[in-house]
Amino acid sequence: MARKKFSKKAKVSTRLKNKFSNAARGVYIAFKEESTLIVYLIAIAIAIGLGIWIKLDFVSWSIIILTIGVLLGFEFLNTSIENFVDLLSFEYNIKAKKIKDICAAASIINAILSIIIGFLIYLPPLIERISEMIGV
Ligand SMILES: Nc1ncnc2c1ncn2[C@@H]1O[C@H](COP(=O)(O)OP(=O)(O)OP(=O)(O)O)[C@@H](O)[C@H]1O
Repeated sequence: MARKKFSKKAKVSTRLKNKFSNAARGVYIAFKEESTLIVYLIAIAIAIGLGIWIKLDFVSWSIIILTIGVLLGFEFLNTSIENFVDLLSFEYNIKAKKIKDICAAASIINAILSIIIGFLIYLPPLIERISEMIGV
């Protein structure tokens, strides 16, 4: 019984390890294929640095982390859908065009909304911090 339990435990840990290694491979492929993700990564690094500098509060960090998650998650899904479409039809296909154009629209809307959230969260404390620095 104890042996069975141990092997079951081992299986769970192997499955978990596989899940992470599959996901890591997915991250690598997505970054290799989708140049937008590199731009997002740079923007995220700047946003985190700026957030630390202006000392964002707990709620603001939570919103920013959620926004980053949605932004990256969606871009990964978008890359995966594009690959799936290419798998189904690499030739010119009006349905493939529609699917990819809708994905592009969703991606742009997601990016624009993230920028708006960024402005709403960063602007007031940023103005305050700069005012403090220049003594206004
Ligand atoms: N098989 C296809 N048939 C018809 N139109 C296509 C097809 N594949 C792509 N397109 C058109 O070309 C556009 C760009 O396609 P592509 O696959 O380069 O998209 P993309 O990968 O979204 O670009 P990016 O890598 O910058 O995100 C699509 O939005 C679509 O309008």
